[in-house]
Amino acid sequence: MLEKRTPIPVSEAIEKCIKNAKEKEVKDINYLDSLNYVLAEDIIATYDIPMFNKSPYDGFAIRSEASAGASGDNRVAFNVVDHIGAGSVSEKSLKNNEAVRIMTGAEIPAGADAVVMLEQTVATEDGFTLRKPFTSGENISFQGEECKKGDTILKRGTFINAGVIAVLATFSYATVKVYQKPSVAIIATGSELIDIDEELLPGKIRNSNGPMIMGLCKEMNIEVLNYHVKADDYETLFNAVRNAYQNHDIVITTGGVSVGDFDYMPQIYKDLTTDVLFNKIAMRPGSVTTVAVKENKFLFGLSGNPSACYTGFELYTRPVIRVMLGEREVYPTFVKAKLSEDFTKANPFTRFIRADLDYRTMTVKPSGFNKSNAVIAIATSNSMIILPGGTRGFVAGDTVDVLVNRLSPSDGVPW
Ligand SMILES: Nc1nc2c(c(=O)[nH]1)N[C@H]1C(S)=C(S)[C@@H](COP(=O)(O)OP(=O)(O)OC[C@H]3O[C@@H](n4cnc5c(N)ncnc54)[C@H](O)[C@@H]3O)O[C@H]1N2
Ligand code: MOO
Ligand SMILES: [Mg+2]
Repeated sequence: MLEKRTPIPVSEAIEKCIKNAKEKEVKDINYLDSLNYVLAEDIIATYDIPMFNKSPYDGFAIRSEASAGASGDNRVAFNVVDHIGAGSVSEKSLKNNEAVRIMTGAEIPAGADAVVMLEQTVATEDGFTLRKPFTSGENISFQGEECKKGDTILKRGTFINAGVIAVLATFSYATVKVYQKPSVAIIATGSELIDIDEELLPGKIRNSNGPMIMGLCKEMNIEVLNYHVKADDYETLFNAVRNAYQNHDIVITTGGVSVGDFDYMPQIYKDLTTDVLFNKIAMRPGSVTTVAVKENKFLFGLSGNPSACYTGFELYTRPVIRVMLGEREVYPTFVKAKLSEDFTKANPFTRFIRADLDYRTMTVKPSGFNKSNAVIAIATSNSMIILPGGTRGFVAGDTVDVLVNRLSPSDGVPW
């Protein structure tokens, strides 16, 4: 008997996925290898930054009171009593009109409370003269002005970018705690599928979903084990999915999730897990996307149609991977943009359209032929237009929500 599937809203399906996912275990990692992981500990300042009062310029450290009354007609002279570069510390303690020649980054000597830039001075035999008074603290980078020892600098859950690596280096976190990455398996199902190097016989098509999913995971720096293509046969598929599910945190299958006679995935998911979160979503494409979970191990039954497969990954798989990676913010990036073309089809379900977002003008249009079985428009897209269910066509100039995948580089400098 044909089981009736009840569609749930996209937002509810995303929430169900996120709610059922947990971050992976914590491990220690060398800070240089931690890029693209997520911090599993707060990073605490181990000292003040700057660590000492320092000069932000190449010039002279002076006592500001000695510069009082200086002007163009009344240049005040200073004697240079020491000369230090960054990394050296002066032993001198300044008195009256004494100055220390100092370089950017060097510690302010005792007695000094201002720095004169080299360009503001005129050299003399013993030192220099200047033509303006300085205030106490002028041109000094103060100890602790960026942060104080004990401050929480970065919170657990922060994605590790190159700036985070710089912070880890600054505070000598040679090893750092991160969340382990989930391991992912991909199985492309379908008796019609052949791999890239096999002969294209009548009725057969190339497996493009498997390599696409591998690419999407690699973009996230996630390793994927490729189980290649599997024919539509219950035993073959059940064994392949069970085997992958035993060995991976996430198993992604593509195809075989609809109501065809050879669509075995819904049954296999039921047989393998305790909780099928949903098997029908009020969206196009990808309405038959099926997700099941058991103890933080996920099965993503993505649709066989390439555009549906892609959309399912972006909406459901990517956020779950982000939760497992330990990220705090896991939802896709949404922006508003104006349609630059009409889109006249009605939208009984929420519609996702592979799209080209021009972020300079915040206008957006479909990135090509956009049916569920389209593959090229994925390649030419950087975003997806979202048209809410229950709406009729949209016209150029209408404001729409857009899910941003990747912004392209620009063709110039804007200033
Ligand atoms: N009676 C109904 N038929 C269909 C419905 C429905 O609601 N009632 N939904 C349609 C929709 S919408 C979609 S989407 C598809 C979903 O089908 P499956 O997820 O079961 O996928 P398959 O049947 O295996 O394949 C669909 C399509 O995609 C091609 N395909 C499959 N795998 C790959 C791959 N790895 N690389 C490239 N292309 C692939 C496959 O050859 C088919 O053409 O069901 C509709 N039918
Ligand atoms: O799942 Mo289908 O792609 O909704 O058109
Ligand atoms: Mg099918």
